[in-house]
Amino acid sequence: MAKETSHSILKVEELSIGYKSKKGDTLIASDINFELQKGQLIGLVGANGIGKSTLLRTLIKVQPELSGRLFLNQKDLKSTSILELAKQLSIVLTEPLSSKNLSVFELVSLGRHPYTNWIGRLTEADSAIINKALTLVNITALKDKKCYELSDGQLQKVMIARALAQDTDLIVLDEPTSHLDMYHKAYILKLLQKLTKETGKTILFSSHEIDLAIQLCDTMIVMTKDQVVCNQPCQLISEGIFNALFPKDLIVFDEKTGSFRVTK
Ligand SMILES: Nc1ncnc2c1ncn2[C@@H]1O[C@H](COP(=O)(O)OP(=O)(O)OP(=O)(O)O)[C@@H](O)[C@H]1O
Repeated sequence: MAKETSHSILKVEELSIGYKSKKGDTLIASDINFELQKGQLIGLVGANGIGKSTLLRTLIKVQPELSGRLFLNQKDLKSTSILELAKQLSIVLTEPLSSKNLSVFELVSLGRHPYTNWIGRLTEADSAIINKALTLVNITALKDKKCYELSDGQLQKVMIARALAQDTDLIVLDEPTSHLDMYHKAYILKLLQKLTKETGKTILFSSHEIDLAIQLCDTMIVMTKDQVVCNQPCQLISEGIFNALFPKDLIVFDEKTGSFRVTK
């Protein structure tokens, strides 16, 4: 009999996110339920301070949930060890890079860390995976450059290549388009879309580029002050979800063009 396969990579049930302190819990968002499918590009959007980074940090087990359940590849995240997690999930955060002295190849090779021995010796197979990651992101020509010699756009591609070298089913990026110009914002998100198609990996990213995310994502998670909704962009538009993102005194969402415009 054929083995049953699931297309779910990350499942979130009745999740509440926030911060615990001695004075009590600070709730940021609750009643969060969604299931992300393999091979998809998923954009997480919402206003400043709504809780996107808090949600991402909870999903990647950097901060504990207040309540609820999280499943990565059908396994409860609570019982997934750090090493197991590193083989299933890679992360690209916005913090400035502390190791800019490394060459591009060396930085991308850090992605192999969960698989190498304790001195980090690369096998031929590791090197092949690193070179493939460089090719997929189109930065092979940069491989011997030092990271401090790179522009923000180039550095972002290097960080994406490092995540690809980690060879995980799920890649999570927190605001991969911040600091980039309009062209490079579109370039990076289009690159992420291409990578989902070419590698079958699932890529979840947070962004303020809502218009671009609507055009490029298979699925979007939208955080408003009342709810967290997950659906295809066209469904979210027809449900009027984007209208609830911001106060209407300055910008409104135009359903026909699928983008925001400034009110006259
Ligand atoms: N360590 C912390 N302790 C308590 N509250 C925090 C902590 N970090 C963030 N917050 C609060 O959590 C809320 C959500 O912040 P978060 O950074 O997740 O939002 P965001 O949607 O990612 O914002 P932005 O788009 O501006 O980056 C904010 O009100 C913030 O002040």
